Amino acid sequence: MEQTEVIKPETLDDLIKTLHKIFENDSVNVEEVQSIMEAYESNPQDWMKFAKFDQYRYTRNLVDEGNGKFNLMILCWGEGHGSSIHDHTDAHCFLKLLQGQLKETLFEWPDRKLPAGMVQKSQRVLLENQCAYINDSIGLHRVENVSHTESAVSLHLYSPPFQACQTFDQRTGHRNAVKMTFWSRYGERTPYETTVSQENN
Ligand SMILES: N[C@@H](CS(=O)O)C(=O)O
Ligand SMILES: [Fe+2]
Repeated sequence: MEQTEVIKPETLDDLIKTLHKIFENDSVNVEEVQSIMEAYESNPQDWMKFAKFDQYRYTRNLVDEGNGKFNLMILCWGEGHGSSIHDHTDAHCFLKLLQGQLKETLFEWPDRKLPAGMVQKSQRVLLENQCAYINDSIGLHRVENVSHTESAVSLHLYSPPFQACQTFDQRTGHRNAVKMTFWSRYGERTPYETTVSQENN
């Protein structure tokens, strides 16, 4: 599939406009999306209004609904915040660091009785402006802000959008379906949503 040359988006709004264009096609060119997200150089002035933190867990803040083709959101991770091990409901999942660092631990899918618990495949630390990619055929992951002194902010694109995923118990591989909600939408707090769901962390 041809890839249009990567014109560096100067602002988050430019990036969103470019993503809308790229997603007009039905098939997703993973390399193209990853390189355009990586090409955007994070500027807190672009995204501060979406970056809302909670004392106890990471927050998910909706930025754009991608004409129904994708959800773009900003996740805010206080020191020590992390997700459970989870899947991505057969969607493409792009994760770009806007500030700080995140540790990603990749796991195999649990497919048999696991006396020793789920199998860890790899670990990596994602750095500012880096864009990672995962989908269910690559595996499951846990994402954590392991810093004791720095918060982290990440930009996530999911295509197609999804509102639920499965979390997995690392010791047993036992899975639970969880609803995923937003702490805020377009910069406005959504109090009713976050009191209901179990969230993914
Ligand atoms: N996929 C997770 C975030 S992560 O960094 O794995 C979520 O959407 O909440
Ligand atoms: Fe994830």
